[in-house]
Amino acid sequence: MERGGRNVASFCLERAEEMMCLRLIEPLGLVYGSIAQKAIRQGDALPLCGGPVAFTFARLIEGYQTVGLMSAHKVPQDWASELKRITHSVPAVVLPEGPQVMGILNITPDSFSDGGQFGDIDQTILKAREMLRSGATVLDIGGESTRPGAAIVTPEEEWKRIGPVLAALQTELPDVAVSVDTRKSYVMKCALKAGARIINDVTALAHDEAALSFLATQDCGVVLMHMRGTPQTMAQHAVYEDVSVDVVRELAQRIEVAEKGGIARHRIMVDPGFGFAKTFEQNKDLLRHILLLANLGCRIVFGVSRKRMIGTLTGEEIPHLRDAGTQAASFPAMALGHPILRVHDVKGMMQAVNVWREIYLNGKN
Ligand SMILES: Nc1nc2c(c(=O)[nH]1)N=C(COP(=O)(O)OP(=O)(O)O)CN2
Ligand SMILES: Nc1ccc(C(=O)O)cc1
Repeated sequence: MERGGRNVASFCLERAEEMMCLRLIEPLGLVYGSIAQKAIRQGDALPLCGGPVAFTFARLIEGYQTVGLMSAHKVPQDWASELKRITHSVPAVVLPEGPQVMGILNITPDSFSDGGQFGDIDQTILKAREMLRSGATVLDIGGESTRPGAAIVTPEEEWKRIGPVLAALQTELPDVAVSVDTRKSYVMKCALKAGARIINDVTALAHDEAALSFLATQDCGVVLMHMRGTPQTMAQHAVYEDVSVDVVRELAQRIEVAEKGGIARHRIMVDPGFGFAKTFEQNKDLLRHILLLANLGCRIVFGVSRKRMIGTLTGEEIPHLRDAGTQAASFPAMALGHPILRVHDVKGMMQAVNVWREIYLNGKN
């Protein structure tokens, strides 16, 4: 009953615990650029998600308890597998490496910030061109608002909104990577057939049971976003023991379901789902501990653009005037290796990314 010197039962328990992320490491004390390289060489820092940023401190979490706070190089040997998860690089999934900006194109009458543009394909293509010119490397097209309390849209209606835009994009901008924001297998099928490369599901494939088996037969990227309940009911599910720990563990469960269902890990990206089944305080808490997501070993999609939390943080009532707040709130995610920043204002976010990159990564000392 021994396996690698260990009892099979204890091996299975460890494996189950590992998959459920019962033990987590929060990387702290970040260092950047050439200092990060030197600190790693000296053994004083470890690469975060394969680098280029490194961390010098670590908080060890078991269950909900902090069981250690120490220098990164002092993390005990029996935490080696958790340490490996946060230091290894993550699969790029379809897109270029490094921080990428994903432009939001909502083809809906009722999206909270950019709704009301559906029907005007020329306008949408102009907007897409502008986003690409500004530096977006992927566009996320949505045909159903998932804001709290949004109206439900049938799959056919949703595809009627998205289809013509996707077709026009394929004709006019054939090289652009397109992601389709949908939780419905019918729309996923139509979208992949029409050339989409990524499916972005805000329910992490929990809404439509045909979605997982269908995506298992494809080779597109898949974004698993965290939420609870539905856009109509999510507010009542915003109860957590520790929101960032719970979000990481619930995403770990969705990754496991996806992998068991046949979607290889190298196709999966994850997203903590800001504003979905989270209160203002929980959104802030999640942002403060965003680096915990490194425990999932997947590329992160990060979406705070113009959301209510930015409105509450800044006192700005009007969503399209929340871009500066959006950029500031996106900074903590930049260290996560190759984050994908999902935003309405691509130009502004690209400026923020370029400033961050130049200050933190390209310095000589
Ligand atoms: N992966 C991911 N997908 C999302 C996310 C998000 O944070 N991450 N936020 C959304 C809400 O923003 P949007 O501007 O699309 O608003 P709407 O739901 O009103 O259309 C919709 N889709
Ligand atoms: N779909 C969503 C749209 C907006 C928000 C938010 O503003 O928090 C959350 C979800």
